[in-house]
Amino acid sequence: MSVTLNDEPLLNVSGLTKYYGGRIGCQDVVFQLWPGEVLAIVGESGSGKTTLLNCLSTRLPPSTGVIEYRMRDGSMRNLYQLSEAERRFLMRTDWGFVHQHAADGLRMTVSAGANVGERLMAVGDRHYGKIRATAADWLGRVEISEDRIDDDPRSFSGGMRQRLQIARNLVTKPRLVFMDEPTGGLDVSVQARLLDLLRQLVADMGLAVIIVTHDLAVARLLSHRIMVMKDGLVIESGLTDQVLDDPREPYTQLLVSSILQV
Ligand SMILES: Nc1ncnc2c1ncn2[C@@H]1O[C@H](COP(=O)(O)OP(=O)(O)OP(=O)(O)O)[C@@H](O)[C@H]1O
Repeated sequence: MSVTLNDEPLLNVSGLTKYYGGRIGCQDVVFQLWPGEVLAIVGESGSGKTTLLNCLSTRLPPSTGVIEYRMRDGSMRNLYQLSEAERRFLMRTDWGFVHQHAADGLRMTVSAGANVGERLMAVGDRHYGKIRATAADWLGRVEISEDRIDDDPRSFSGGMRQRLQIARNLVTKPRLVFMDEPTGGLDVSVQARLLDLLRQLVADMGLAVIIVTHDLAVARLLSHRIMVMKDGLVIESGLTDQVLDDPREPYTQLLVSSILQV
């Protein structure tokens, strides 16, 4: 997989640490993310993946450390020094967050079209006809038949709900999308189709993505770079193919050999 690197990072993370009381969530995480780059965070349950993702996406304030983000105007801003209005604006426009459980990222009692259209209204679109047409177009892009536009997601299958959540997140053309086990809990055949779709959309739109997964096959398919976590620490990182084909750390070797027969 190739990635076009701009010469400025999108995200600059240094010394990121989160404690829960005396327990370590994640510790001293350092990395940069470039525009259009897909980074997978992998590791066993309890290794700190979700903690890190939540800190990065401003859902969970870190104990120490700095996360800087390159805003659309080019300025580099410390995420935890943004005003609440700035942070919300970022989350509604420039960022997406795809939850493992679609119900956490969708409004289950409003129509599929409204789920997508709502994000457009949040960025200032007011023209009903245009919003509906864009929503219909996005339903098509995530392979949901247009005649389901007025149905609410409660009547959708798990895979359809997840695709709708993706449409809702991508309709505003974000620059950075966080994903938390986006294919978790789905049937294997549904997972494969969803992964394929995600890979295409991410490449077409040139999205930067930070994806948490315990599934190395997902990381292999989607990501350019990978960070392996254990007990809250990043113990190995590098290009995905390099790390998975030739893991340096015994722990990564074990993960590769036990979780995924590559
Ligand atoms: N709200 C919390 N309060 C206290 N400890 C927590 C809390 N959330 C996570 N932890 C602890 O922080 C560590 C990292 O947990 P985290 O959920 O980030 O791991 P994970 O890799 O995402 O696991 P999983 O794949 O099971 O979601 C674990 O030791 C966990 O018990």
